[in-house]
Amino acid sequence: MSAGPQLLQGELHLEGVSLQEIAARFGTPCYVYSRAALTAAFEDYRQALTGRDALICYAVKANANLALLNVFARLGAGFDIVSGGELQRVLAAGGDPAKVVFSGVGKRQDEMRAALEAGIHCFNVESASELDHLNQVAGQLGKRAPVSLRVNPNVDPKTHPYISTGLKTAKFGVAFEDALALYRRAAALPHLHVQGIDCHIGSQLLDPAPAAEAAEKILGLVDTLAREGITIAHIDIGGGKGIRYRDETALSATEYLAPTLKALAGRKEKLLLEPGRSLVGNAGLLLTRVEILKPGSEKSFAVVDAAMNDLMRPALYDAWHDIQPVAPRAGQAHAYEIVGPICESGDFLGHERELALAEGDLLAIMSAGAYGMTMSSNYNSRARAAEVMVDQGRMHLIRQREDTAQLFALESVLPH
Ligand SMILES: Cc1ncc(COP(=O)(O)O)c(C=O)c1O
Ligand SMILES: N[C@@H](CCCC[NH3+])C(=O)O
Repeated sequence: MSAGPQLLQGELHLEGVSLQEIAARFGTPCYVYSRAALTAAFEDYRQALTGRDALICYAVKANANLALLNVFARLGAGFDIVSGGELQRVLAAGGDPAKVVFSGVGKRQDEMRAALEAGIHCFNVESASELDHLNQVAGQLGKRAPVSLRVNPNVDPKTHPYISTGLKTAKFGVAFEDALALYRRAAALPHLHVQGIDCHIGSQLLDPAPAAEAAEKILGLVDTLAREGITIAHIDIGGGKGIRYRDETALSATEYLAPTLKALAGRKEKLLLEPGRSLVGNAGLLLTRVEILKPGSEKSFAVVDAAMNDLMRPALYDAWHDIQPVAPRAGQAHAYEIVGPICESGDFLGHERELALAEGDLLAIMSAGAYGMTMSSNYNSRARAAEVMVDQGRMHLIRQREDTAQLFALESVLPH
């Protein structure tokens, strides 16, 4: 079975399940994910890593729904987390804490404590101060914290500047030139245990060369550390592999990782990866309904019931998501601005899309499985969308649509 949506009897279906039926049952806007597509993406990585001692740590920030985390946990995945909240999600979804790595530039001490108590695999430390904080917290608990340093190899990942993270100017990680001194410091601290090395140079990477270049630089550092008696047990090469949104040529994991694995050939260290987008991005779509058609002499608008609060990638990065009618209709196509109802000119989901539309039509906003729901908000007091997963011809509600009472349930007015 194909992992992506398919037209059956003139209507889009996902894993054989009708998107019209999902909308009729759960309403719109609604995120819909395919378990088969999630599994296929994970297996693509597993195949690329055949014969290697490797751990795929899914980057939870891409999509943190419990059902999705549980699908990956059942496949044996580890997890890359960036907050105490993500740790709790992974544990609630049945993830193994011993396969968790904790990234992020601003870990709080209570988050460090929770992760140490859970027994995670490693902290990806991003500053000198963090080494000291972690040493202190681990000492209080009578533990030794496993650490990697996230090193910036200063390689240009050739992607959108907002999602480029491994340059010298980034807030992330430590400068390559400072890494040796910081490793010496980590090795000397009594409550830390140097475990690995980490890097993550950016996201939506379509060219495999920068990742391989980063790996080579990291290996040089690993060898220098070994000469100093600092043993690195694992090399974490981060995430970043790009997907197809429009007309990009997205490589398979085998193709994307080939130059990196070549650079790592013959190495004894365990390999860790932190893919996010490439595991979930193409496995999900956002279903939305056309509320209002607003023709104009300059521009024609299709106002839909999803908005930038549901999917902010277009507003934030000017990102392209393909938009397909769920039941394509015959008739004259027009160039529509596909916009949401939010009071921001930047509230768009697509510009100049040639579509034949009528009010009430359903649209599927494609490749929305990654950084869609996780970046959603309640802006304009809009309740967050429902989430559904299809599996073997059945639909499962995996997150209820928020109701309006939930929007202000945590708020209170001043006393009289
Ligand atoms: C530290 C870290 N690891 C992994 C990822 C996942 O990246 P991607 O979704 O591009 O695979 C990110 C996000 O860019 C990240 O910041
Ligand atoms: N949120 C971004 C990616 C950022 C990656 C997080 N480190 C996106 O939608 O493309």
